[in-house]
Amino acid sequence: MSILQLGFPLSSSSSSPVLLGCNHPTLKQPFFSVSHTALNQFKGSSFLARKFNSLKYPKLTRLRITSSAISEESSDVEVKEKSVSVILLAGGKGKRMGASMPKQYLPLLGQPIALYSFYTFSRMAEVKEIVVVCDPSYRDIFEDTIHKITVDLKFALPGKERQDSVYSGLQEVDLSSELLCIHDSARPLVIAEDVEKVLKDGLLIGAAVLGVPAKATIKEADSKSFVLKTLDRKTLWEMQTPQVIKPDLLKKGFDLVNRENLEVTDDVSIVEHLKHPVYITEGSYTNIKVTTPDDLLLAERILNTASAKS
Ligand SMILES: C[C@](O)(CO)[C@H](O)COP(=O)(O)OP(=O)(O)OC[C@H]1O[C@@H](n2ccc(N)nc2=O)[C@H](O)[C@@H]1O
Repeated sequence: MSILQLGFPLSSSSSSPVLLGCNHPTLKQPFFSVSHTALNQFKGSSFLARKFNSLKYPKLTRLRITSSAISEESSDVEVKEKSVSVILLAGGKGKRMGASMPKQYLPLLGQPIALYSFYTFSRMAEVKEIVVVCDPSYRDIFEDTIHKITVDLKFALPGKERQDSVYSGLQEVDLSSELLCIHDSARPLVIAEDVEKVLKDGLLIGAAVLGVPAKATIKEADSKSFVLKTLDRKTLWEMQTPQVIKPDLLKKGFDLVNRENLEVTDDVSIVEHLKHPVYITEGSYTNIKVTTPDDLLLAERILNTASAKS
């Protein structure tokens, strides 16, 4: 799980919320919406922009940010058909699951976990190709679907760490793709509606990630488990996948990360190192990452509940 903290600039000359570490000169307007009892009735982004600029900084710190403000702008954005390359990460060993095979191939209601999101992406008009990063011994799981899908299927070898697998997948991607959509196959329950939203935001901003506001109180601790400080929950988001990035931006980010030997646990962090803005598209709490056996039970429950409703 990655948690991202948002912050506000301390300067009184600007009251727009920003991503920590991001200072992109071309983004002059705030690109987050704000839910606040006093502001809830005003959803228009230009109104909000003016309102932001007239507010004093201390008031802003009490606002809960939700990531739908660019929805007006991103609703005008059209992600073209067959313009997206998906990098589906299925190269991990899944040691925390304690199973005899990597967790992404365990059956979830009778189907390998990795095939859930694979089918979700394969049905989307925007998707041109899926590059599956996996050990060659598991390729047949995906190859067996070939008569059911209309996207190109490619494979890449996994690397030691997740970021190495992303880099490996990047080498196989069609260079004409407008967007890369990187997804953990261990997140089987992602829904197409959320993918559509994050693709649009990614096209508009250059990099976007699905996330949900943190529900728990999160504390920072030292190596001996003593609390150093309590983080401000209003600014904390739990990161999910897909993470959507323009190919050139990811390539530039990898140049920097590889040159400086930086470790990252998610993909947009690579872009954050370039100081390029990253937008958080509000997703769904049900897009869980299956990591331990209890997650598998929860995923089954979510699927059963969804099928009972439909
Ligand atoms: C990106 C986030 O989902 C955002 O919360 C997390 O930070 C990912 O955290 P993580 O500990 O790397 O999660 P894991 O479940 O171990 O791995 C995520 C996905 O990457 C794949 N994976 C992992 C390691 C590796 N060398 N190659 C891979 O392809 C796994 O198969 C899995 O589908």
